[in-house]
Amino acid sequence: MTRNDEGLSVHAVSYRYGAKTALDEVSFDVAPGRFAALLGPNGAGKSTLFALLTRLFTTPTGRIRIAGHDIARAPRAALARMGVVFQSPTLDLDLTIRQNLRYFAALHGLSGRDAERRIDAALARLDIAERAGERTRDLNGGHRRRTEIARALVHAPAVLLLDEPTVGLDAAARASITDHAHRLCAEDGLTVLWATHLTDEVRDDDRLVILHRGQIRADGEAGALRGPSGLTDYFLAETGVDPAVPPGPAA
Ligand SMILES: Nc1ncnc2c1ncn2[C@@H]1O[C@H](COP(=O)(O)OP(=O)(O)OP(=O)(O)O)[C@@H](O)[C@H]1O
Repeated sequence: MTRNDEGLSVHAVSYRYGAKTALDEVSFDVAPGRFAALLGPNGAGKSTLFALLTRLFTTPTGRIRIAGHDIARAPRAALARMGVVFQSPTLDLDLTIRQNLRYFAALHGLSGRDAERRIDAALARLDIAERAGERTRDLNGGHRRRTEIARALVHAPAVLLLDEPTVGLDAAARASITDHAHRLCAEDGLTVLWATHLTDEVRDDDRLVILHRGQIRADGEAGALRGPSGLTDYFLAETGVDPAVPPGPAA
């Protein structure tokens, strides 16, 4: 195994906001090419963990490795191998889909034919190639999210992080985005970390990491962990929190 085949590794990571402990000795690994769901109720610490994974915050303790690169010791190499879709949308709504991706490509030092080739491939991957010339303001929420995922792929990351990417989407758009992310693992070998508070976004063969009050409560294959009672009951038993009800078709 080469260093770049290491996927994602989080080891003994803690973080405090003043007296409030948001993460307490969090450790888990995601093997290359695996889809891992990071499931936790509101306030579990998911966004704090994402801030540490993307180096918005630096952790005073523990170690994070992205595709074999330690994020504290080799931040540029680690960030170059990482694609991120943040919880709050970050598209420029006055630009077209292609312009948004082109701008991002330029930030990564990509331009000209190489950039256009990568952009075309990313748009095709998310099934939005035919809409590349449309202003993102005119897209629905699902297509905006797909645009953000395509943008996160332009620099060919090994690890893709998505922080509650389906928030605010209707059921059909949620299913489509979840399916696209799984295909990126199965067909392209990406390592995906998918933060959610919705149990129905987790599939039986996903790796499941349950985070609650800053601590890992469960870690394993979702189907094996949940047993016959189903993931919703399992989650309730592990956390004491009723999982959020997903939005219906009219949401
Ligand atoms: N700036 C802050 N100052 C103090 N406490 C904070 C701050 N940001 C988050 N927290 C607390 O840290 C804990 C973890 O928050 P975090 O936002 O990481 O959780 P989360 O799982 O992402 O929840 P959500 O889904 O609501 O975003 C919570 O108890 C939260 O209240």
